[in-house]
Amino acid sequence: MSRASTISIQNARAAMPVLRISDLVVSYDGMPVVHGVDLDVGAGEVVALVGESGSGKTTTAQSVIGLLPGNGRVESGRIELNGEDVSRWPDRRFDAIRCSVVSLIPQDPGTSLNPVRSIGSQISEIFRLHGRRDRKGIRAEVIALLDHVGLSRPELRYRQYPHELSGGMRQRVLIAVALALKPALVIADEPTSALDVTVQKRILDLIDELRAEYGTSVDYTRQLIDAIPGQRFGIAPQARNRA
Ligand SMILES: Nc1ncnc2c1ncn2[C@@H]1O[C@H](COP(=O)(O)OP(=O)(O)OP(=O)(O)O)[C@@H](O)[C@H]1O
Repeated sequence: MSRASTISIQNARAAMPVLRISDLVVSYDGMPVVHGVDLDVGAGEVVALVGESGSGKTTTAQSVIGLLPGNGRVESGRIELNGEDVSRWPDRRFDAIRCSVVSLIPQDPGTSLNPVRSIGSQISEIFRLHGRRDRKGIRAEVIALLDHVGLSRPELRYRQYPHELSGGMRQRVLIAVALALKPALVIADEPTSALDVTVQKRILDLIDELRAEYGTSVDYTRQLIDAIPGQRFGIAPQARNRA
């Protein structure tokens, strides 16, 4: 593992990984904050990235999906998605693979949706950005997707705006966004930390059910403290010991 980072990785090297990170160093304004991370995620596998606050979990995730802030830079190492090294790709090049190969379920459903666009139009756009043109077909698929992530009355949800949904419902919408194009890898960046505890388990169960159904790999990031009771994340033994 890394020299200074406190991120913990649970898994062994996979034979045919969907994601392979090797000796990754990422900096902000020239200051390294991720120090040599190695990580594999195999097809259909769930991997937890565990570490203290500020240890670089989100930065690692952002590097994989090409969403590092402007002052962030991959200094060295490799990030291979389905065998292709994307670590030096400019952000624009990621547009072709975001959602279709790798997608992100963000931390805060409150700020991750556009408040002035309906739920239906936000999800439909993903299909359009990836070349689909049949409006009716897209609409039907989006409604089926909303139903699939457990939202009641999906036709109504299609027309509604984010402020008309609860936090848990908005997170289900973001899961629908992340899974719309059946990507090989979904990165879930503390996907339940902004939700109240009664909703958290239902959302985690939903992600796991959909992972099993779609055969998608999931890479969770999780704060060490949150992960203590979280055997379901497959916490690395050393992380449990430290906890
Ligand atoms: N845009 C930025 N500019 C400068 N430094 C940043 C920026 N974003 C993050 N950092 C710094 O990079 C380090 C890693 O942050 P990161 O958000 O990746 O950690 P994390 O492990 O995801 O933390 P948390 O669990 O609290 O979300 C921290 O020291 C943070 O202050």
